[in-house]
Amino acid sequence: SNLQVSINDINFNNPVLNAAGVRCQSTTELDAILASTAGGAVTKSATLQPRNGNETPRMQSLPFGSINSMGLPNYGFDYYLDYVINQQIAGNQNLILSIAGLSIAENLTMLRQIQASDYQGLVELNLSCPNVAGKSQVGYDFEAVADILAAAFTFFDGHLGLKLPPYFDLNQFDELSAILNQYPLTYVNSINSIGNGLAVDLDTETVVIKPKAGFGGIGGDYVKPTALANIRAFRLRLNPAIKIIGTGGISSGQDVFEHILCGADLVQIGTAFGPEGTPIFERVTDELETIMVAKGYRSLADFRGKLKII
Ligand SMILES: O=C(O)c1[nH]c(=O)[nH]c(=O)c1I
Repeated sequence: SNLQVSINDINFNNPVLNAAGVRCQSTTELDAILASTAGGAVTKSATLQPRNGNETPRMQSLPFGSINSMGLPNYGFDYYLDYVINQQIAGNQNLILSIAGLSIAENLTMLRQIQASDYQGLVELNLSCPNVAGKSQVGYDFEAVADILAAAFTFFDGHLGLKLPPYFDLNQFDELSAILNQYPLTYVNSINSIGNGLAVDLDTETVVIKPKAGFGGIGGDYVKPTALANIRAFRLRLNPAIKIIGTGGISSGQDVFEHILCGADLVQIGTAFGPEGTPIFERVTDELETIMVAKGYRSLADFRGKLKII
């Protein structure tokens, strides 16, 4: 079967990438993703300056997923811009440069530097980091989202995607989609972790991560129903020109199939990529192909967005 996808003339051999944040902070980790079956690689969300991030323990695996409050540890914007440009020079177009400035001004500064560079690939503006103490997620402030997009598109003409937090109210999908449809966005990526969850250790009767008194973003199996709902809701509301990347709760070919059935063009794996490593990409794409063959689908377009109601 044909697993190929094109996003604005950028061709992917298969739709399965890593999600920003997991095993993608160093060039070594990013090289390993590109050397694997993954359809492409996403960089750890960058801030203008390097950051150490929050105190440890800041990520724990849970029975059905993960909880994290990493606090945006990264080697700084220049490190990642250099990497994606070097990959572009080497002929690789399947990179996504993720940025997560701590202010609208910092995001615009990074976008201006990208605009001034030779980078032609996808850019993911992360508006949904839940783990910087004192900072609420821009994605939950619709006026701030509108402000940043209005400012960005006065100068930025690259391929801009937005990484959004999960929404849980249908009126939010209506209101935010009306804003997003006003801009030439390349894609929306739903979802980021479900912010400020809590996990408890029965033996010690403590929380399991140190930052923010134990509150952190939830990922993995726990979040798939929310991810599928967000992908479906945005697909039904956004201009077809705005593609969708599905993230959240993927650890099998079936999960990928479900994300694409709900409308995803690409998908990203975060939590499950952590313990399994790069072999997950071959396993999941093989499982997807098996499902497609069993159902008689020859390409992703045969079933993308074709979820039926009953
Ligand atoms: O704590 C983090 O670094 C982090 N953790 C997440 O779960 N999502 C994010 O977007 C980020 I930037």
